[in-house]
Amino acid sequence: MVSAFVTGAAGVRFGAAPAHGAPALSPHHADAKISADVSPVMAANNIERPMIIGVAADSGCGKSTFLRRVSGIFGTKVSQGHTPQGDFMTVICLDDFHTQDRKGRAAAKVTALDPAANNFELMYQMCKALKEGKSIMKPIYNHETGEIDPPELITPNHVVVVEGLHPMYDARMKELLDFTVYLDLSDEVKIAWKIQRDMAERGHTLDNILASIESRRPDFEAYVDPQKRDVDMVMQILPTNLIPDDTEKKVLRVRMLQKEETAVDAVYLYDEGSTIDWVPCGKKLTCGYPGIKFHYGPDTYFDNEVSVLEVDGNFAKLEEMIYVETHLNNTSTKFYGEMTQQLLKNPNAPGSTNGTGLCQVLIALKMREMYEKITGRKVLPNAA
Ligand SMILES: Nc1ncnc2c1ncn2[C@@H]1O[C@H](COP(=O)(O)OP(=O)(O)OP(=O)(O)O)[C@@H](O)[C@H]1O
Ligand SMILES: O=C(CO)[C@H](O)[C@H](O)COP(=O)(O)O
Repeated sequence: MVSAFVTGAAGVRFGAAPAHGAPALSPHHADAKISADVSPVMAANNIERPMIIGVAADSGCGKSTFLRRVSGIFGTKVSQGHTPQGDFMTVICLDDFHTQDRKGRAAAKVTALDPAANNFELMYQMCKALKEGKSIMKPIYNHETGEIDPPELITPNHVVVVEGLHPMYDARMKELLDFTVYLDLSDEVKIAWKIQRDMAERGHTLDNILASIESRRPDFEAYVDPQKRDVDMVMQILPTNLIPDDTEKKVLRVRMLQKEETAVDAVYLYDEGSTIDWVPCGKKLTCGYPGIKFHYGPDTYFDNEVSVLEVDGNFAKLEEMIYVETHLNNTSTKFYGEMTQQLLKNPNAPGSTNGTGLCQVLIALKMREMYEKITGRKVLPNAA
């Protein structure tokens, strides 16, 4: 049940044009609403305090793939509608806050990455409302038609993930977020993933894809990429160092950076704070070509002290990940083998056999630990 909705909470007119002087907003932004009262869903679902997580990356960098892994760890089944809403977790795509449809952006010559093409006021008001336990009627950006559709109802949830191009761009938005993650793909890997998806699933030509990446680059570098400088965790996905002049970009080197200041302890290999290179291939870990190499150690990332866990190469047998798990500490698992079990649950998910899958699981486990810290509640391990 939805109680009274108000438009323009805190005196904000959602339909007003953004300060940057970009063209007028879609009328559907003026239709956006925030409930005046705390939603009855809060009591009905025993939600004490919604946790808001921000996941930022460029388009096609694996946000949805990663968040499917997070849903698995939180043991939430999510609906298949525009916005995945589950019994525990909701995933809001921030593209829904684009101010104009595709044609409008083309006419105004702005990319979707330009802050002027996004309604940060509405984004902030709506995330704040969800954190306060209020329901919202949020606009929808329809990627199939390129149009902005009428608003949909989103109710608060135990965990609300906001994913997209700019979750941490706006200072007030960033302040609302309880945990922040940035997926940082090198150009080579980004191009390889985008080509594979956009040609297979979206009917784009190779030239199209390369032109789109180039045209987005200045705004990506100006507005999206800088968000990585101060987040709780970064997953860097790079070409392997194990194959000289690798052209296929199928073997990946993945670095998980965890800010030391974060409320949850950093994962470490063997000995906390040491610098360690580990080549585990041998009797306990089967390695095909080109092998596997781990690195762990402290580092500085922009202004933050971080610890880095790096995995280069592919795992041949997922069940042997228990050997790797034995040597990792502070993983936030609830029982010995949980990390391996999570990997085995989705053996065919993209990245399962390399560092991306491993780091997806480790970051998701940190999110769960953060949820438990914030709420004082326990989440049962999801063995399903
Ligand atoms: N770890 C991975 N290893 C290999 N391929 C991957 C990995 N993660 C994602 N991909 C592939 O990259 C493509 C983009 O992934 P995904 O849809 O998750 O990205 P996204 O950031 O949600 O994209 P968008 O914002 O454009 O919707 C997909 O084809 C997916 O299969
Ligand atoms: O960056 C993007 C997604 O994160 C999209 O490019 C943006 O949402 C605009 O959509 P479209 O390209 O379908 O017009």
